[in-house]
Amino acid sequence: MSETKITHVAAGILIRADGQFLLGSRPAGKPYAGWWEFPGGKLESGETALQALTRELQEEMGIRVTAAQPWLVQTFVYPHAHVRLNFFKVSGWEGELHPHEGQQFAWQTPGRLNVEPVLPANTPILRGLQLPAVLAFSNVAELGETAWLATLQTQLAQGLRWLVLREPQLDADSYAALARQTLALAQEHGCQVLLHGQPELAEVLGAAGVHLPARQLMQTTTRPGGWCGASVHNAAELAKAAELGLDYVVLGTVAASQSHPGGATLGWDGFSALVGQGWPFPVYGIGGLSAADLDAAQAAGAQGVAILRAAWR
Ligand SMILES: Nc1nc2c([nH]c(=O)n2[C@H]2C[C@H](O)[C@@H](COP(=O)(O)OP(=O)(O)OP(=O)(O)O)O2)c(=O)[nH]1
Ligand SMILES: [Mg+2]
Repeated sequence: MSETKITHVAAGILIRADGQFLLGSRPAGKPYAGWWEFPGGKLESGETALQALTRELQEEMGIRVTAAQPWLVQTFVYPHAHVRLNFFKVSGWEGELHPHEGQQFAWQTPGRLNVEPVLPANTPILRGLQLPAVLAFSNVAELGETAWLATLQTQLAQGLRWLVLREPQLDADSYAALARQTLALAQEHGCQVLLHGQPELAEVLGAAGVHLPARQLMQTTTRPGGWCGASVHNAAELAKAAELGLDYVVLGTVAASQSHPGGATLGWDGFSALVGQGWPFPVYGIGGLSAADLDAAQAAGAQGVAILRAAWR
């Protein structure tokens, strides 16, 4: 069999200060005409993805990109091409948007699109856009249930919208009881709760989804329904998460933490090298981190930070 030719593409997710992002409709005469996409196009020979992005956005919509961060990388097999898509978050540009190719533009709210259909390769990208910069993990083990539930209420009132309920020290019954209580509080605030490693319980209780520990990830053959993320430590586990089509991963340990003192750490350099391989889901740093590490995390290519102890102070 001949080697498949891969078409490299760069696409830009323009994000406004209010959190809305831009979709454009594909012009007539192209494959998937009329479908919605992120503005962009194919790399020309010798171009980097960022150079192609800058050129395409100038050509297609007349803007000058001033700030763009590489984000997700998705590969997809269409009947017309086998594509590798480099998605950038574009946070700065100059000039008004002009539809130079007769396309339409539509500003969209993550999770609440009002245009369709979107190119099929973009499904994980649209899911990734809904995820927060800071992902909180519960810490009942240390705080005790009463104190943790009280802190949870405060955090919910202050805007906590995503939570992983990870309490491996609890037996199955105690965990299920805690999950019920947590969900009752969280649902009042529209907070998505991911249960730890129990897809059936998540479904029964109506949780948003599940977070898989690395060992369970490696044994999973079918992606659980709803939101699904995992803990990973290396390239093999990242690849497995990609193969299953997960929504996010937490990668660590970045720095020594109280729960894993003296253990092996990746540091931001090791973290950055793994993230830089390009994944179709956001990657959070975990291990000894707090919200104060957000800038360092994002500079290393992370979506943000997963925090345990520091989430409940
Ligand atoms: N621009 C863009 N292309 C995407 C996205 N998602 C996705 O699967 N693709 C696919 C569709 C196409 O097969 C390929 C991009 O090719 P294109 O036709 O837009 O390329 P181009 O702008 O350079 O156009 P042309 O010069 O070939 O006419 O990537 C997306 O969000 N944005
Ligand atoms: Mg294009």
